[in-house]
Amino acid sequence: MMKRIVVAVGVVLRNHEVFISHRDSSRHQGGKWEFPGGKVEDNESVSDALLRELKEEINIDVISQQPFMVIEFDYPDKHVSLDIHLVTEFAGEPKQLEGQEARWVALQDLGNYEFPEANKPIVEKLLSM
Ligand SMILES: Nc1nc2c([nH]c(=O)n2[C@@H]2O[C@H](COP(=O)(O)OP(=O)(O)OP(=O)(O)O)[C@@H](O)[C@H]2O)c(=O)[nH]1
Ligand SMILES: [Mg+2]
Repeated sequence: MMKRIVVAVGVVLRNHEVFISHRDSSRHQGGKWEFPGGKVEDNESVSDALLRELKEEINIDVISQQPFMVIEFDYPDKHVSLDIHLVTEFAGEPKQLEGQEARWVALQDLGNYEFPEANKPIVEKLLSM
């Protein structure tokens, strides 16, 4: 059976900009840009996973977040369920802690970045805001 994973994803917003990271080419869907986040562990809620992953990956403490959309997507090797949240208030300055390149990007420029295929509807919805 194909692997199925639930992923908590954060769209970190400030002044019409969003914080994105470059995925190492060694990783699944590598070489593309991504929103910070990661797998929801057993016995963990999606919002707990979101808080944990954003602390681990970009060193922020989430203060407020709202559900944005859920995307089910089949990659050839795995099925992902992306549970995406808008992070509109946070403490600390986002900084990539895993050595990847990261940057703030204006929402209207998101179309210039290559994201994993599953992210298409996220980028479209953000561009329409
Ligand atoms: N973080 C993140 N993952 C995404 C995005 N889009 C997308 O398809 N994914 C997929 O979601 C899956 C899980 O994300 P992840 O690799 O960040 O998981 P993780 O932080 O727990 O890391 P790990 O793989 O080292 O355990 C990957 O297969 C990745 O390809 C995105 O925008 N952000
Ligand atoms: Mg991750």
